Amino acid sequence: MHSISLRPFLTSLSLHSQFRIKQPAATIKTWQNFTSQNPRMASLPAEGRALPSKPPAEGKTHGKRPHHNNHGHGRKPAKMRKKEKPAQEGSHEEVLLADVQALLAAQRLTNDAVPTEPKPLPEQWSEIEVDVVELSSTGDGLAKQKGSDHIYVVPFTVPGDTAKVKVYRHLPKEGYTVTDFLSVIKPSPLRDDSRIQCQYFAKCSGCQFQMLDYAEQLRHKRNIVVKAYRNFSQLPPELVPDVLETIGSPLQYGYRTKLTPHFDGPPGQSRRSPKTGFKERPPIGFTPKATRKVLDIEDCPIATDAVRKGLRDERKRLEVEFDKYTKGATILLRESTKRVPKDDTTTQPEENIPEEAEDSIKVETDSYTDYKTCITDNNATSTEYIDDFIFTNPAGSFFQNNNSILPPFTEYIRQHILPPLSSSPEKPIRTLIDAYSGSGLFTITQSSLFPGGSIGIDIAEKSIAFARRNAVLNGLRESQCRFIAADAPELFKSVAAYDPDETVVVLDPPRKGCDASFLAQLLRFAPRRVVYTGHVEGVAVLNRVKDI
Ligand SMILES: C[S@@+](CC[C@H](N)C(=O)[O-])C[C@H]1O[C@@H](n2cnc3c(N)ncnc32)[C@H](O)[C@@H]1O
Repeated sequence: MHSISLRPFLTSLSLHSQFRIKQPAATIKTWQNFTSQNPRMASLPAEGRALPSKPPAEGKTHGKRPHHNNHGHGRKPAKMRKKEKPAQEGSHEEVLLADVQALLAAQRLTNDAVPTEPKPLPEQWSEIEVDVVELSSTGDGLAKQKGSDHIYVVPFTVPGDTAKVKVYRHLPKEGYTVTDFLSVIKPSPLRDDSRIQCQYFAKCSGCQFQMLDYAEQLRHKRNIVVKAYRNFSQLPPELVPDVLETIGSPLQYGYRTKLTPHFDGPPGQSRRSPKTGFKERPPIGFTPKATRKVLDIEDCPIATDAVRKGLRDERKRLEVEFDKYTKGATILLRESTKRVPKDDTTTQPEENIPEEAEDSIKVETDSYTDYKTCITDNNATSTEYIDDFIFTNPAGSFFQNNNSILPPFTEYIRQHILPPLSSSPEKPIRTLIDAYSGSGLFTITQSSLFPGGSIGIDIAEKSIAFARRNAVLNGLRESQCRFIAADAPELFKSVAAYDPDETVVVLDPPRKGCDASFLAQLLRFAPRRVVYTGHVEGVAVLNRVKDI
């Protein structure tokens, strides 16, 4: 058995952990939860960045540029610009920088024989032509100008594209230049723009890969994980586990059960000026790539039909009610399902039709009818089904956004959460700890495998209240499934009686990952197995987490 350390790695999977494990991770499975779009979409509405169409007046600060939080903001006053900080651990910039550095290093190797004079860089705001050579893990194309090895970061492009771009900012220390995509001059063989189903593609910052074949998107996703190990794990290559093929989402469009479009406050309003209100409906949508001004979005084809209808309805409502608002707002659009079984013989079919039927999207199967509606109230309760499991949630709280992938995803975990029988002559695993459990997705869907019971912990009291309710709705007793509302490190007080050799820990932390105190205690507890799910993009099954 090997003893290896997994340094903070898999940045794109939010795996920020310092594990020392006796066996290498068995496998890493990646999931294409988000198809052609970027997970930052919609959930982080204010993540736009400012690129003024012409250079801004000196001293004016423009909004954020999401990909380069310290380097890439819109122009900042000279004083602020001097204080550029290094990319934060786990940040988008750190991932981009690792890819840029790897590409620069590969170029240096091939160019060693023919040293060339570095060419002066093009002026800011100038328009240039570049050839895209690689796709970064951030989804941006990495490109070069003919006759130069300098790297340009170009959104909405794929390897093989020749694109016209506008130079936005040089980052000489990092060795690359950030640009804005203007147009494709010569398309890559990988590109087929007839695949693009959204009229806002390459304007809205949500989706990145609609021009790519889905199989290619899945390969890219796998490569993100491969590179995450290479760039961040600090493992010797022989200890890097196999990264399996990515399992695709059953739906590539029409899958997203939650959107949060937003609108800005009335134009010209500042914090100190009197609240004036809107004179007409403001643009409602998402932040585009190239400016901070909200892009008015009429439709979003990656959302489910119910959510798309919700967007249309909310836009219509705001046509009339815009004057009720004096500042900007974020609108919640969350799908909810009312399921009516077809074999209910106790009532007449028409009695089973729910109130909301008229306003809902009806989905028929052999055994039930689902009536899907869109909730806009954060405090209302949404209902989702995963196979025959039912989950209720506060509509504004976290729940996985791609319902279509949850049946195969939870089934995959069921198939792999326990070690293969042949490899476990030791005690059987009996208990499950679901850290960061939310409303109980893993605690409940995996519960049948754990005769010693499952325990879920989450800091959000509301989610835990719903987790308890969900356990009951799914016919589970407290001895089978219990929940604690607390900070994750508190968990270890409640599981002192658990035998670590008989325990699996599922980790599904928020984007920033597990904190140091949690990880230290996890290492001390040393469960037999850990299943790490990072942003539902990857599942890592690790054996034998042990302290050093
Ligand atoms: C990515 S969600 C996963 C939820 C759940 N596993 C699911 O799939 O529905 C992360 C969860 O971590 C919770 N969380 C964030 N910080 C936490 C902390 N310090 N301790 C415990 N839970 C925390 C959030 O409330 C959220 O429910």
